Amino acid sequence: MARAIILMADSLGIGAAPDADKFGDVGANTLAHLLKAYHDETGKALSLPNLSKLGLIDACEAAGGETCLVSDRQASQGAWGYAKELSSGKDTPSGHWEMTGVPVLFDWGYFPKTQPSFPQEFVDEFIARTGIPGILGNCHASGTTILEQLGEEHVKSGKPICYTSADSVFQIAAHEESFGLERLYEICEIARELLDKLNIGRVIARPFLGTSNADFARTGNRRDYSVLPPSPTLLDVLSKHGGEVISIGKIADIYAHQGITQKHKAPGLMNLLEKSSEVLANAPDNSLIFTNLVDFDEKFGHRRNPVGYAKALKEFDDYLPTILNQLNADDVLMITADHGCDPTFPGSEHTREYVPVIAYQPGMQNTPLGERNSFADIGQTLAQWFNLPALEYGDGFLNKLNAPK
Ligand SMILES: O=P(O)(O)O[C@H]1O[C@H](CO)[C@@H](O)[C@H]1O
Ligand SMILES: [Mn+2]
Ligand SMILES: [Mn+2]
Repeated sequence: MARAIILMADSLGIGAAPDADKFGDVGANTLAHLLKAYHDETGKALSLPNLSKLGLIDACEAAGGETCLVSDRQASQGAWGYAKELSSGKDTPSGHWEMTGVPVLFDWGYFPKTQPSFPQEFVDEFIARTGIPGILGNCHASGTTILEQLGEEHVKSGKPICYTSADSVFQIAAHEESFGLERLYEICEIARELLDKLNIGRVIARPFLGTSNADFARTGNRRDYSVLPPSPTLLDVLSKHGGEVISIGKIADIYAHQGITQKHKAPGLMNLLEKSSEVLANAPDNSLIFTNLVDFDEKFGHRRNPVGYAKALKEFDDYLPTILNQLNADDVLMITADHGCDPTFPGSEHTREYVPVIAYQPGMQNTPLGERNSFADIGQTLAQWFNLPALEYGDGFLNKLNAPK
């Protein structure tokens, strides 16, 4: 009865990667720094008994070389290590695709940090194809700050707010009611078509609600339009061999809906965890349940809110026993991340970091996995777990686990 569940903690990096200098990210450490910030602000260490039991804190200290300020720390009983990234970028699709065996070795297209950021030819074509009266923004920005600056003008003018970041993204913010949610999705699809030739990884719909610059807030109706992964991922291989690949949260969007057999969405961290548990209770043999926990990144990492991040991590820790108690002898739980987003670092972008590689089976002993050369080691291990043909990338560590019967 081989099943696997990946809880993908979006942005939970555990120390600057060896190539962090190329990204201006030397010194970043999402987990260690949010723990320190929480300790500084509250005067006490964050209690993480379950994540420490799985080896997360040992992995962070080994990868980042910084002491983690946690309380109720338990001795590790899981397989734990830390992986660096082969992919050229530190974005969400690169991290996810790599952990399923497909590193992104080519360079994405990026928009320059100038204003305007977007090529005029593209803007003209976008306006002509969509019939919108123009665009606002046309710059690098934080998605919440730009709503405070341009939200009212958007509602008055009907011009969507278009912005980007250090990632290969074209984001469109528009008011769900005055502009219309479906209309926003339609113009995103047109942008997606036009931006293929510029090699842009994702177009993202960023709908929001509210009445003034003071209270505009993004809704849960975000939608990502990704290009296709460049070659088949673990998800494609498993589903082709008759397995179930169950997406929870934005996983399906990140993989451009390729190789997915079931999709579930749920708003917010707790709902995503509860949905994962509900799905795990009923998942058949040969199922991969793959959950993206986006709040860590979107609500706290990019927003540079380390204390909020710490509290969310505590909620995750508190919920973990529910999932651990559901695991059968031939189930494996993996916990990892797709990049860092150190909430104490300058700016609001991702940070190039090691990610945790945690694998846990009931009754396991402490099993150090050391430094891994690619996130793809996760995908390769799962290919072994499900008895699939080997993936092109990744060094599997099934020999450190009890293979399913
Ligand atoms: O500031 P917001 O809109 O959250 O943008 C963030 O979200 C994008 C996609 O994850 C990233 O590229 C980052 O810039
Ligand atoms: Mn991410
Ligand atoms: Mn992000």
